[in-house]
Amino acid sequence: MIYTITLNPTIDYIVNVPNLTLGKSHHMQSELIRPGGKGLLVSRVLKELDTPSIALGFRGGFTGEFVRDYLDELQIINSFTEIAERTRINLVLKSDQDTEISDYGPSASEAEVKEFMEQFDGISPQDFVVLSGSKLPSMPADFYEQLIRLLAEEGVPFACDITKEELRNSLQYHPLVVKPNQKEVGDLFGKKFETWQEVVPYGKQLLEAGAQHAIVSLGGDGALLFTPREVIYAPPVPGKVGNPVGAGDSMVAGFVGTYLKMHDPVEAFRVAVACGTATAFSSDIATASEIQVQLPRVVLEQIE
Ligand SMILES: Nc1ncnc2c1ncn2[C@@H]1O[C@H](COP(=O)(O)OP(=O)(O)OP(=O)(O)O)[C@@H](O)[C@H]1O
Ligand SMILES: O=P(O)(O)OC[C@@]1(O)O[C@H](CO)[C@@H](O)[C@@H]1O
Repeated sequence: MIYTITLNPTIDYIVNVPNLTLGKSHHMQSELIRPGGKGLLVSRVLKELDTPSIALGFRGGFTGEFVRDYLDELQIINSFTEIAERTRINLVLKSDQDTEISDYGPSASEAEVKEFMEQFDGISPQDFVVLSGSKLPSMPADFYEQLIRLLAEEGVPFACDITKEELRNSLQYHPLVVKPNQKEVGDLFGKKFETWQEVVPYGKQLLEAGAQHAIVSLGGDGALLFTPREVIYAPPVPGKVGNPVGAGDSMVAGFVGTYLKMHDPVEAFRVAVACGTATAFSSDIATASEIQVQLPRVVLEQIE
């Protein structure tokens, strides 16, 4: 079974406000209220790819109930550990430029974290774990590493979409794939990239440090895949952008879901790009039919 972990889920409140001007009153043109958090969005896209998963993490308060009810309605198996504090709400203001205002999220007590950890007692090498997004502010800096070490000791394969030191520390445990975006690779190596070409040597370093594969998503510039044999560039598929929040999570779902069936990183990347593109062009998370529309439009160029 694939488990997705969203330690710090959200309710994403995504509002469209044309010509937003700070200090003025506006009416919104449209809104989307949906559970978010990276792992949970991975589970949604896996479902569209006909791949079951179980969504885990922490949830609390009325917002946490909304997360559970929404996932139940989508028939995504979920077993979030209930906490006393309230699940966060993240605001995305879509206008000429998109603006995100993220909450740090709630704290979890030691007993709540223990209850969460107990869910991994029977985990086996036949399972797969996707770890994505921020941790709860109450958690120690090495929480992800502790979790990943536990998985590695049990021989459980995993993928992660985490950042900075957490990403760096995960690499020694050989994740199947890591998926930073261009800025996150820059943050990791203390660089500011002007062009995607400058990212290539640093993508390779993710493999040298232990990752089996790396995808670097480049937003409107496309995506890069690094395997032990090749570097592949997927130029952006042309189209009208709707709501790109979750496009990166869609890539993770596309890669993991396909790789676990076909064991072919290039085909998995093709599906990953189709999923990311379909979500970027959609108003919410891509549906199966939206992904199918994008699949034949994906172009892959081997650059090394
Ligand atoms: N404007 C766009 N045009 C075409 N494709 C896009 C666009 N934006 C995103 N994509 C596709 O989606 C993929 C993932 O996007 P992006 O790099 O923005 O992910 P991200 O930063 O991880 O986003 P998030 O954290 O919201 O999931 C890109 O690699 C690309 O394939
Ligand atoms: O604060 P984190 O956990 O890093 O990211 C949270 C978040 O931005 O990620 C998703 C998009 O990838 C959204 O649903 C959610 O608001």
